[in-house]
Amino acid sequence: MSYPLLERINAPGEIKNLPASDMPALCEEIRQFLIKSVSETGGHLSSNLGVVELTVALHRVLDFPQDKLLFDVGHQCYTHKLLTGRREGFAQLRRKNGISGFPSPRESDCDAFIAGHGSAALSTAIGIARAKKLKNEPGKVVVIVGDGAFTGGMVYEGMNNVSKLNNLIVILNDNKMSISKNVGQMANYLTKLRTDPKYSHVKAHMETTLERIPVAGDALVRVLQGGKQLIRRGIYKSTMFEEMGFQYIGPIDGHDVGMLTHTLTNLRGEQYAPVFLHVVTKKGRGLKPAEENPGEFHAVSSIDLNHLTDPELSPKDSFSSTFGCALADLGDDEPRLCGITAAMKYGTGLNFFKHRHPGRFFDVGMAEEHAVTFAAGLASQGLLPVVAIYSTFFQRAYDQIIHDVNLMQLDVLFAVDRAGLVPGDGATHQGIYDVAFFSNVNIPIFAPANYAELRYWLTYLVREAHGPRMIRYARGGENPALAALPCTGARYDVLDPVDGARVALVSYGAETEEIIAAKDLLAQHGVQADCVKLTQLYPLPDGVCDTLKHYDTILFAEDTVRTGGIGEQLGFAMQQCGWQGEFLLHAVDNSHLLHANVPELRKDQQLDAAALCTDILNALKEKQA
Ligand SMILES: Cc1ncc(C[n+]2csc(CCOP(=O)(O)OP(=O)(O)O)c2C)c(N)n1
Ligand SMILES: CC(=O)[C@@H](O)[C@H](O)COP(=O)(O)O
Ligand SMILES: [Mg+2]
Repeated sequence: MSYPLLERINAPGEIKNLPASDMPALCEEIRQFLIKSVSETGGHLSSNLGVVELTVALHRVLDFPQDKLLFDVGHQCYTHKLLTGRREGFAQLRRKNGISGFPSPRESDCDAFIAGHGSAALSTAIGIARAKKLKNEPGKVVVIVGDGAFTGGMVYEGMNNVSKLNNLIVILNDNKMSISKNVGQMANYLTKLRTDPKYSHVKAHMETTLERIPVAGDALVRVLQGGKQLIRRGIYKSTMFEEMGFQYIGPIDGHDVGMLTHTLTNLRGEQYAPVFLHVVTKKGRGLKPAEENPGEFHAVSSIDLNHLTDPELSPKDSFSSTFGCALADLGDDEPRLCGITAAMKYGTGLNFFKHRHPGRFFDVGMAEEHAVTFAAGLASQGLLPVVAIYSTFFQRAYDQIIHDVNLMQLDVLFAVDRAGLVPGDGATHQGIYDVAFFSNVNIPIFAPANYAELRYWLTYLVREAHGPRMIRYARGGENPALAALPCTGARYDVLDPVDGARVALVSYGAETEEIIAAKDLLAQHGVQADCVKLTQLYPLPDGVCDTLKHYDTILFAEDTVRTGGIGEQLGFAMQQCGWQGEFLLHAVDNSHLLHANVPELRKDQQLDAAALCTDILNALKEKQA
């Protein structure tokens, strides 16, 4: 496939060398490039297809790096990367030596800030805009925020602080979708703005009328501009954005690249207030199955475009779907059980719970803080809420876990999905901190290593446990070696103990796969080792130190951070019980976390079987020396 126009753009600004008449064709080329490339490498697809014209128009108008362009969440930045000289990098998208799937200042000075977690970009943009003002720097700060991201609380904190920043342009990319259909009162409000004929018709008429008033002379211009705004405000109800000090413009067609360019060219001029541009787009535009089912094409692994399976007919084999189905079963005879998601019902598998218990399912939008405290409210009235959120997004709700759930020891079950190392999304999405922050507030933690253990321990945590408790599991499916392990119901297991073994390899969850492989590698070197798999992580299970005391060398491996991790806690406990052996700890060094597949990330982090084996062999060699 050739992209004659796109191939003429190999550096920031080169898009401006093309005539305006080429822009629709350029957008089509970009769209075809994205469909082909992302279907091969995997990545975010429907969100990127929805912002092609908007991003092209922005690049026609803005001057990088003086002007700043930010993306909320950042998963829709692919066109921006294509137009800033990174087309070649797409062959290695989200891979170790390729480009990130999110904005990355390390890749280009046209990427103003990192992104990954939603609802934060407006705050960043306000900070940058304020800094420009303080430094008397020219240039605009433009931030694209999706309607899904607009369900997150930080956006309102930012709007509350926007004051008179007239160098700021906020672009609401309104496509009615979060990952699945957008939810809540904000979504309803935006629907009204999009569809209220009184508003949009009057607005269009008044804009035309007001623009016709002839103006001349500087002072008169300012008076009339102010007058126009007063008339606008008087004649039709202002939006909440105008009430917060923005000039609201829209809703406008987010796929009309000419009109977008014209509008943005005008907005790039001196403004009397921050601008709020409401753009309406179609998520998945240009790929029919993605237009019809944008949620299914939000984040894709490599896909065969000629044989797209019906998303409804292909429930995924994963920890998430196992969790969702098991919770739905538990909900049949536990009427107190409620399922809560923060805009990720499919990602967490709660769609299965919703299907069975729609009245006890809650999607609160991209609002993890609210999700946790909402759960606390439910629990305070005797219900049993299960909050299912990715590990990385639970970071948002750390205070709510402590302040609103833990202090009152409320009956809340935290289901931490995408726990451990996560492929593809890179540094912003790794599930490596939850063990530290849940254990340091004394919340019990369970880490099933396969589906059978997930079902067993989820049942225990729903039916028998009380107070705050947490269960965590990895992205994707169970590893075959771990699927073969029997579910003993024990809180830790010594797997196939070997008589006389003096080395213990200890781990939990998905990382257990590596210590099992390391045991085989050690046996090839004549070293017998036992594998000890923890299922209850916190508090450490009774008896585990007594069991481990019989070994001379213990290696602990976990795909979470070292400080505050279980390895650190176990090492201290072994010291406390008087054990004199050697304790080796392999954990995540979060100073270098790239976008890569799990095997690569584990290798990078010395968490793969070979690294564990080498560490033991070296330790034994030193002992013998
Ligand atoms: C704090 C946080 N919660 C959840 C997510 C997962 N997530 C990524 S994109 C997305 C939906 C974004 O919707 P929107 O902002 O409307 O962008 P669109 O995909 O529609 O362009 C969600 C929930 C996230 N990145 N950050
Ligand atoms: C951008 C974002 O935060 C989500 O789209 C995330 O990438 C989804 O992750 P999974 O693919 O693991 O559901
Ligand atoms: Mg959206």
